[in-house]
Amino acid sequence: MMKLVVALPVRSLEDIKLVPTIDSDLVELRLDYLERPEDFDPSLIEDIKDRIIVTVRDPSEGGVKKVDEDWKASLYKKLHDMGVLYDVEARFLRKRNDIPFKGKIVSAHFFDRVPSIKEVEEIFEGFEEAWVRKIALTAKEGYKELLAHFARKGFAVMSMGSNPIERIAFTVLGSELIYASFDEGLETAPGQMNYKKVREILSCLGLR
Ligand SMILES: O=C1C[C@@](O)(C(=O)O)C[C@@H](O)[C@@H]1O
Repeated sequence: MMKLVVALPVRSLEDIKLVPTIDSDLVELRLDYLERPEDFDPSLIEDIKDRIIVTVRDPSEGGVKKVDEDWKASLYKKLHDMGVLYDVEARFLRKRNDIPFKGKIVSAHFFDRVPSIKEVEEIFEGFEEAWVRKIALTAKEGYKELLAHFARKGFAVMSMGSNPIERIAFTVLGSELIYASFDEGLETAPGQMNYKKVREILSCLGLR
């Protein structure tokens, strides 16, 4: 069942208190927006852990703050032990063999080019036990065909920089997740639509 995800740039630990006010299926906490992501304490999300996705995005894939990779790995292991959903890059998993990914989101982001189907298949090889495999792709020549191919395979797919309405279309094509913004100016990637607008359109389509 497709899920609406609000991507929240966490600029202060106080922002985490917004989660209960957001009417979506999931809220992604983008911890890489914190001045010091290492200040994050997992106990802060104990009461909301069933509604969130924790993401510490690497700057090479659109993240803001660079963090120590051992710290990131240890955080994800702690979250795994807590039963918290997180989003980890396939490339980061490939570099390490100590981060559980079964039942989690494994992602790949392309901001400057459209990869081949073969390249994407190789990136995700071995991560079939993820809850969702996710591709975010810049809207350059060939992006629609590639995203449609993987949407039909059960991936979550999204185009970055094209008309935000396309994300609705990819949901209809089978994308497992649709990412939206919390508010204007708080987008965590180009091409996000405000989540209230997405919710309205999806309900018109009978998808929510
Ligand atoms: O990977 C994704 C998808 C995304 O990049 C998007 O295009 O909406 C937004 C990110 O916050 C999230 O981690």
